[in-house]
Amino acid sequence: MNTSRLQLKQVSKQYANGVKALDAVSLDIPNGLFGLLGPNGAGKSSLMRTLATLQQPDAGTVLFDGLDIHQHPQQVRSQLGYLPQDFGVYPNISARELLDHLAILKGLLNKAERREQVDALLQQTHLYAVRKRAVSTFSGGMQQRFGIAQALLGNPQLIIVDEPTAGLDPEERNHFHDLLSEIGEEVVIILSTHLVEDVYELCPQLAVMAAGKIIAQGSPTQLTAALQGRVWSKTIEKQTLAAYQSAYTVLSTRLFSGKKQVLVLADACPEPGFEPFYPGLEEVYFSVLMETKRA
Ligand SMILES: Nc1ncnc2c1ncn2[C@@H]1O[C@H](COP(=O)(O)OP(=O)(O)OP(=O)(O)O)[C@@H](O)[C@H]1O
Repeated sequence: MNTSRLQLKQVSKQYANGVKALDAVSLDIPNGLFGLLGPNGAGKSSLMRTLATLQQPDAGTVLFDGLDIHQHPQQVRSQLGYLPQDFGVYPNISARELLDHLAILKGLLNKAERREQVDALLQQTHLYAVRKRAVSTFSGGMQQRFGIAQALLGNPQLIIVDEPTAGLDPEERNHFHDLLSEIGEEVVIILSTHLVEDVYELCPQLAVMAAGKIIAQGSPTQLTAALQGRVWSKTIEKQTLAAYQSAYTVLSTRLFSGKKQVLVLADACPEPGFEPFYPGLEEVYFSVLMETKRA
């Protein structure tokens, strides 16, 4: 059930300016939603473009269902749906016409079948009622749903969605999450994001990326379990924060009724007054990023 369909083996990419965007990335990705989490500049878009066969790695291989995607890009593209990070320029034509046009580009040449699929996707993405409106007049959330509709044309087996919720308000983000979770479990969906909530709510498996490397991977439960017993919380006066920051590895701070709650990473209770804190994915994310920076 959990067999890997997409295998990345030691994938590396260095740009002409010397930036090593991908540094020996290896991942095994099964069907379902897979989250790729990382801060800006981590290399997520570089990895997404590589998986979408838009750029070649300098080294390493990517296999989808056993096929080397860079040796057989056409075969992979016919099974691929891609929503890039900057899918932002829309001509002034209606959603239905634009989707129909993109469907032709994707090789859906039979007019009746194409119309059927276009309308079904407009329904699925809750855009059917506005199908005659120009996509350029859509809200950010509607445009991203349109982006998913175009990525789903041709029933792809591999769907790549790069930072789809950036700039969406919480309601639009929820709506978009629902849509992603309804796509189905028999395809691979890779969701790249810098938002822990996106991954936490949606992805049974995830990897964290920083400076071109995979620095953690597993299920949210596995990753949080590994941090169990190492996160400590204390409510302190705001003015003492700097002292805590220099004495301990502070994972995060929150304002709490005018006081600060600090979360500290430590193998044992750092000092009296600290309480054990049950870590979530956010603490996992901050702790692996910190441990990577210190390494
Ligand atoms: N075409 C390019 N030429 C040179 N450097 C690049 C190119 N594309 C990306 N980079 C650099 O590679 C690194 C990784 O960028 P990438 O866009 O893949 O990261 P990211 O995790 O998607 O971040 P963001 O969310 O900010 O896009 C960054 O340092 C970026 O400046």
